[in-house]
Amino acid sequence: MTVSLDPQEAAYYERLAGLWWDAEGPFWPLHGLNRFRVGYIRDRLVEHFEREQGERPLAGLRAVDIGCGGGILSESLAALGAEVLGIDPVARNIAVAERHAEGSGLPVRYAATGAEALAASGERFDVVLNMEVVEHVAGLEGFMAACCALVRPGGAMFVATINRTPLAGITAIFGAEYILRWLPKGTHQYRKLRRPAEVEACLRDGGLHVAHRTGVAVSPLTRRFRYTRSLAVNYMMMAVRDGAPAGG
Ligand SMILES: C[S@@+](CC[C@H](N)C(=O)[O-])C[C@H]1O[C@@H](n2cnc3c(N)ncnc32)[C@H](O)[C@@H]1O
Repeated sequence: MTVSLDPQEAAYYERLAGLWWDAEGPFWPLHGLNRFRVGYIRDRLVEHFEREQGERPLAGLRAVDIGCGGGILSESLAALGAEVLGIDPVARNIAVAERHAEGSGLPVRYAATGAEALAASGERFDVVLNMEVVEHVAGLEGFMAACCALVRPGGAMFVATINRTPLAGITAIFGAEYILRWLPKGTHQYRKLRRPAEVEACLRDGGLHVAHRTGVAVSPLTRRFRYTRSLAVNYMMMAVRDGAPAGG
């Protein structure tokens, strides 16, 4: 059992799991965001591990995608050469992800488990992806401690989420769920949104330091994503654990 799995969230993802790969369905924002965030992750990793840009710049890096859902991000990182393990405590997500990877022929491994159990097993990774998950977990500190433990010395974690500000409440919840209807009502709860300082405190407690952070904005007209200096709504960060980057 994954202690940080909120039963309400589990029910939500069990219900919608069949729609992960419908690029026009309830997960379209993740599909829309994907190319953009993959560029961010690739560029930071190329710099950190001193790789050449190219078709498979992440070749050989061991990555775990925590809360991988249907595998949208896992597959993209595998296509760049990373050895990806996607994990999610919602079993239906993993069934969908496995089926999709068979069709796309990408060598992603999946497991229906949480960060806590994986960290306890002693596995460590060059790259930990923690994207759009922290706003769904029960107990941020325990979840983040497990995610941090999964980062090997010299490795990196990426976190992406929504800030807890009035502006985020108005745009990312009220606007996206009730006005634009981009997401099903109830996808996000204001009290579970996470401020950057809260995430960063967990990263520090876990022995990581933030190396890069950026805001992310989406146009309601074109649905295009772009970087912004403001972290007031959506934001992403990269944190690293000191040590020799063994995957480099
Ligand atoms: C918004 S989706 C993000 C999916 C994927 N990370 C992405 O960005 O494309 C949130 C995911 O977090 C998973 N999740 C919820 N609680 C979790 C927990 N405690 N530990 C790990 N994953 C969790 C859900 O099952 C769901 O797949």
